Parts: sequence; structure tokens; C-alpha cells
Amino acid sequence: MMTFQTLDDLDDGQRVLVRLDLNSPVEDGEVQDNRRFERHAETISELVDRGFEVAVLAHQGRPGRDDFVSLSQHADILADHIDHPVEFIDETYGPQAIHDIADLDSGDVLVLENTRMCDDELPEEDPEVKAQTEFVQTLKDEFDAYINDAYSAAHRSHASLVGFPLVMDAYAGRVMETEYEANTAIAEKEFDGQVTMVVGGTKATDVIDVMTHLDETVDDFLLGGIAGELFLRAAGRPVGYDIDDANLYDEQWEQNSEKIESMLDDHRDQITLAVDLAYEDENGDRAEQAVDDIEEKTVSYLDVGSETVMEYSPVIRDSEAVFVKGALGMFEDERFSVGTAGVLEAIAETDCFSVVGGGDTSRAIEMYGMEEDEFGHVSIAGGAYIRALTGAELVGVEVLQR
Ligand SMILES: Nc1ncnc2c1ncn2[C@@H]1O[C@H](COP(=O)(O)OP(=O)(O)O)[C@@H](O)[C@H]1O
Ligand SMILES: O=C(OP(=O)(O)O)[C@H](O)COP(=O)(O)O
Repeated sequence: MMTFQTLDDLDDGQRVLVRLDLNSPVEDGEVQDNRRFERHAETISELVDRGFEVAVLAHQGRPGRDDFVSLSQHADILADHIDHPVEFIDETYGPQAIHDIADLDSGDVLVLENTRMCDDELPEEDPEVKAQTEFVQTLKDEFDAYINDAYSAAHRSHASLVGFPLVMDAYAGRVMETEYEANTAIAEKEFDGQVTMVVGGTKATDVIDVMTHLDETVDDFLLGGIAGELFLRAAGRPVGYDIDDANLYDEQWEQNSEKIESMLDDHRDQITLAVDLAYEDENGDRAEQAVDDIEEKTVSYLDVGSETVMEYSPVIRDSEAVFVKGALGMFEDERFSVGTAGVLEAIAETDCFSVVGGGDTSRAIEMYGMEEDEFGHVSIAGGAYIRALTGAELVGVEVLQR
């Protein structure tokens, strides 16, 4: 296991730049509270109690999507969690931000604007390139140390995650420490029985990439969500296409179709696809359709169907370990929660070892009346945790070791 400096190695009362992952679901412009705030609040409260002057970096959403919003609401939600004032400035490293950082006193917390609103943050480039950006070079001299607590974003080679550790004294926050230890230990576990992975969600590119590296660890992939529909499309079904303005399927299809087709060619017996899907009918109700009966691309499918849940549940019951990455449907709307809630309930009812990951997906646990302790580990990381399962080091963790 790698080692990095932690908050135990840092003297109290310094001025610190702290990278959190507060990336959250946004519904009608409103940022939804979730586990990420609760977990990061522990790190921030410790820093406040120890008299640090704290500036927070975080991202929200992706440019061009509805969830790409300012961090002003995040500052208020964080304040509620730590029961302490949190200021917000609508700049990340502009003159007003630098002024407000200089004004910080012991115990103050200031949230800087969404890092992805800076040109230097994206795209993914080598840490050495990111370290030379104006963003990193401007902020580095304003602080005594950099703390990365964003394990769940540590698979991205973005400036706020990989640039600062190359040019500043760098430490892991408490969430980084605990998630890294838990997920590394899980990746090293060996299972005698069946290992199952439930794969869904919207970030098909992340999961398909990882699936190709887990084909020796995972016996059965149970698919749903956008990823599942792309597999159905590769299998010749008329689903997994953008049929309205949302760009969820076609771009990810372009990026992944060859990988999906070769997964289906080489590992068909390890991949279980939905046998029915659910959509919103003309009355606004949930309707289900057998995949075999779908002839045209006319509706958006928002969940797997009940028959699919009945097929997936016994596989889960027979498993020694189950890993979940991504929801099987748009569970935030109760009508389309059948797939996600159904597989989570099946996992909760068995005594298999289980991990549920992802900022969005893990919300379904409490939304549908389950308890966190019914699962082996509930990670606030999605893409980062499944990448860790492959045994690969995450770039944002690697740079903390230098
Ligand atoms: N068929 C679908 N259509 C639209 N959204 C979906 C569908 N299936 C799943 N989702 C969405 O996927 C999201 C979770 O996926 P993702 O962001 O990839 O995972 P996480 O953040 O948990 O790692 C949920 O918010 C859910 O609404
Ligand atoms: O929410 C995140 O990842 P996840 O959805 O895989 O848990 C991270 O904040 C990374 O965000 P990104 O996938 O837009 O780079």
C-alpha cells in the first residue's frame, strides 16, 4: 500500500488549500445534500477546530450539462453540516478570491468557485502540465499546504487534483485516507465464490473501461442504466439512442462501441442484460416492455423492468461478493426506482460482502428505506472505487506520494 502525509503530519493553524469532492445531484437548479457533504464535513471540522485558515476547491457537474452550476449552494450546505459559517466567493483564483484568501483568519472557511469554470482545470493532462497552469501557479503561493480529500475524483488528471501536489507541500485529508484504505483493502480481497458487479448509471465510459479490466475478477456483470442500454444496442436492439435533446447515449456509443462489441464477443457468458425496460407512458405512468418486443426507437427507457429484477435477484443471492456502480434507472423518480431499489434490497437481504459506490447511487439506500450497515462498504466514490478494484493506482493519489 502507498503512503502519504496526512493531517497528523501537519502543524495546526496554517493557511491551507483543501480539495473536496462536493459534486452533487442537481434537481431543477437545486443542489441536493448527500453523503459527500457529511463525510467531508469531518475533515473541515477538524481543520476549523485546529485553527487552520481554510480555502476549499471543488467541482460541480460538467460544462454543458444541467448540473454545471456555481458552488454558492454548496457553501451553505457545508455550513449546515459543520455548524460553522462558510463564506463563498464567485471566483476561483481571480483578484477578489486572492483578496479574500489573504483576509482569512484562524477557523475561517472560504469556498472558491467551481474549478471547472476555469479553463485550466480541464481537460485531463499530465500532472507536470497541470502544475504549470496559471490556476495552480497563482494559488500555490497563497497557502502553506495543499490537502486533497477528494478520493472520489482522484481518477481525473485535472489541475486542482494533480497540479498542486507537484509544487506544494501536500497531504491527504481524512476522507482520502479512509476511502483509500478501504478501497485498497477491498481490491486485495480474494473471494472463493461468485463475484457479481451491478453496472449502471450515466457514466458509461467510466464503467465500460473498467469492465474490460475486471473480466478475471468478476464472474457476472448485471447491466442497467445507460451502460446497459448501450450493451443492448450493441446486441442489435433499438434502444440506447438519444431520442430527445439529452446527450446521454450517442456520444458515449461513439467512444465505446468497439469495446462493447468485443466484450460481447469475448465475454458474453459473463454479461447479463435486461430482459425488459420501463418508460413513461402517455398518462405519465410507468409502463414496461419486454426487450424482445421493442421494434422502434420511440421512447426513452428510464429503468430496467420488474422481470429483469426477478432475474438479477437470485444471481445476487448466490454471490459471495457484489459490487454496485451506478443506478439501474432514474431512481430519484419513484416510478423508475424498481431496478435500483430492487437490487439494493436483494443485496441487503443476503449476507454477501457488498460495496455500493457513487455519489448518486449511494443516495438510493436511504431514499428507499435501507440502512448503510446493511452493506459491507458504502463509498462516496463511484468511478474512482471501481478503478481501484482493478488494482490500478489513481493519479490523484499517486501525486500525493511524490
Ligand atoms: N435509463 C436512465 N436514464 C437516465 N438516467 C439514468 C438511467 N439509469 C440511471 N440513471 C441515472 O444514473 C445516475 C447515477 O449514475 P452515475 O452518475 O453514473 O453514478 P454515480 O454518481 O452513483 O457514480 C442516477 O442519478 C440515475 O438517475
Ligand atoms: O462524481 C464523481 O464521480 P462518480 O459519479 O463516478 O462518483 C466525481 O466527482 C468525478 O466527476 P466526473 O465524473 O464528472 O469527473
